[in-house]
Amino acid sequence: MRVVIGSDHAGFPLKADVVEFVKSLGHEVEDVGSHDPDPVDFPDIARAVTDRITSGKADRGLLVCGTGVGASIAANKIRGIRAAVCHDVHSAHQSVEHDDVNVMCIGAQIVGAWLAKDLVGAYLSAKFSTDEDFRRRVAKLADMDAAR
Ligand SMILES: O=C(CO)[C@H](O)[C@H](O)[C@H](O)COP(=O)(O)O
Repeated sequence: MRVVIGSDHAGFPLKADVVEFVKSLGHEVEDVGSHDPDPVDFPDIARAVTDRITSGKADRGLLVCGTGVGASIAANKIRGIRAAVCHDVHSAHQSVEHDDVNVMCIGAQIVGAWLAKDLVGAYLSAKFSTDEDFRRRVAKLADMDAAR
């Protein structure tokens, strides 16, 4: 899978662990920054990550900010993006299985590296269910997305 990863300054230290972990799982990784600890606005990084997905250059995205909240708000402004903050393993896989989430956001001020790896592993190994209920609900999300 092609995975695009970005962080702001608050997520920068944790991003390094996430990038290495995703590579160790055998995925292709694109790190769109931040590449140093200087302050950067999370909407700019969210846009860089979501651009790769909406243009078809990446399959899934990961965003790391302080809480994951700002990054998820920003990512969800982009048509075609279904972003969620996931700080528990159940949400990390069910968000994909039921909701076809394509950008998972985590907060470096909330979770440590070990839990982050569990979350990322669960997210990347999950697949969108073929169950018609979940497909119908996500199609309704797409309708809402198209209508805005
Ligand atoms: O968590 C965040 C947004 O939801 C950001 O990563 C920042 O941590 C937060 O906005 C605080 O900003 P600061 O410039 O790091 O004080």
